[in-house]
Amino acid sequence: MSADPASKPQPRRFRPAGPLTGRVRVPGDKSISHRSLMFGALAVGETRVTGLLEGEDVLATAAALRAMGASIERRDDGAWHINGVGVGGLLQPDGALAMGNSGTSTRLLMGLVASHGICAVFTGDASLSGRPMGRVIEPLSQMGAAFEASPGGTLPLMLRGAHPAVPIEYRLPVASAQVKSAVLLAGLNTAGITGVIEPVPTRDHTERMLRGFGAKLDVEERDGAEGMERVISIHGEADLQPQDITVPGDPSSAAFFAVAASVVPGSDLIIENVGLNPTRAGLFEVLRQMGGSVEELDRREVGGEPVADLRVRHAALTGVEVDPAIAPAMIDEFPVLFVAAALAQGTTVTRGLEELRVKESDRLTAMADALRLAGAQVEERDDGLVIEGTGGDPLPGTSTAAGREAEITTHLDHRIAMSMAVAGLASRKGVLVDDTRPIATSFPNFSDLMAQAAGG
Ligand SMILES: O=C(O)C1=C[C@@H](OP(=O)(O)O)[C@@H](O)[C@H](O)C1
Ligand SMILES: C=C(OP(=O)(O)O)C(=O)O
Repeated sequence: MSADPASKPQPRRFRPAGPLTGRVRVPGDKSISHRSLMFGALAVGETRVTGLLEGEDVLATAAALRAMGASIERRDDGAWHINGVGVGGLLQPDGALAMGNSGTSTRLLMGLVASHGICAVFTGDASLSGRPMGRVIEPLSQMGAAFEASPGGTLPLMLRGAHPAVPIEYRLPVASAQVKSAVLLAGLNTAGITGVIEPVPTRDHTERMLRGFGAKLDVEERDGAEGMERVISIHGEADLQPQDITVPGDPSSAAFFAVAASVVPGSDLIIENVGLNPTRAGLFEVLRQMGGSVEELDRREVGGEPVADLRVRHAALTGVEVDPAIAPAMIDEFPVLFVAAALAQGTTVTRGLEELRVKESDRLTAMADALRLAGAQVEERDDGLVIEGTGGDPLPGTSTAAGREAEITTHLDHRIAMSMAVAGLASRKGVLVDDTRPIATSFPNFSDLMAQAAGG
């Protein structure tokens, strides 16, 4: 969280609530917002973005791009205007680039800097400074960039970009859209063709949007050792054309409302304008497999992405075995899925989720601890959680032990805070969360919207 480190933690008790009803509109997609600013900053001319997520992570991206020469301003009507420097035109920043809590800002911007002849220092908060950057240092070094990182390949680090950089073909060792994007973005300013082989599909916003900005990008699907793999090739020294972008609502933010409406009896909620790119929509699919009532209304296209309004009604959920193949399409939604599982009938088993251990927190341990504190039955395994649900009864909630109320530790992780807020709505005594400040990284108006939907 990039909020003033001197500010105090803001604990909050999330209390049991009445049904969620009416309509809510969640803020813009975080992944698309970061990319809108970055690609706008590399286009020559003015890009206009409406619906940009104004969360701390995206604002960290904006500040870094300004420090490297782009002009980025928000007008009174809420639209963002970006005047780019052109591919190859990023300037040497004067000071360190402060990335706050944001893995996406850090890894994608490292990709951009890697093929420019400039040097940048990246810093982050305590959470981000513990996250692995070796996964981008490795391919970007192959392209010629030089690094001085903290031991273990973490922030703070210094990156000296290479110009000219060397095109590579890189097979992703982890299913990560951030690593894929870092290499493709470095490829933008590299003569020749830079390729990424993706054995498991991950979110494809970089590919869709780079094409939209006029880059030449090819995607080939072929049989690979682990099944169908994708080879994504970017033709370097691209010219990007400025665009008008409308950012759809973030499915990762909608997920909290979809689970809340599913588990709070009597709920019937419409969540408007939700992005449903198939590489992102896994949670809604799993909720349906559990017996959830998630209906798509008015399916349409916004900014080149499929979008619909979701009508979510309370339903009796049943535990499921979640297919690990769907994990990349709901990677940020597992914390809140675990809450749904804790309230379902029977057992939910999740596997193949090692990546959750290197997010803003170790989300397997953080959620196992948090849900147990709220009274759920959870077994933590190396690669997932096994959760025995209550069968629809509310969770007990956090309680006073030995004169002191147990509180959930969020570990500077917005998704832990919001997931346990949802658990609080479906609990008997409420759930006390130690710090709600991290929520501002991705969903600044979360609490207000939740209060609105739950009738105050
Ligand atoms: O590319 C992106 O915008 C993101 C990719 C995912 O990270 P990984 O690539 O590390 O899986 C996701 O968890 C993150 O919230 C956003
Ligand atoms: C993992 C996340 O973001 P990032 O990697 O950008 O910090 C997230 O938003 O859940």
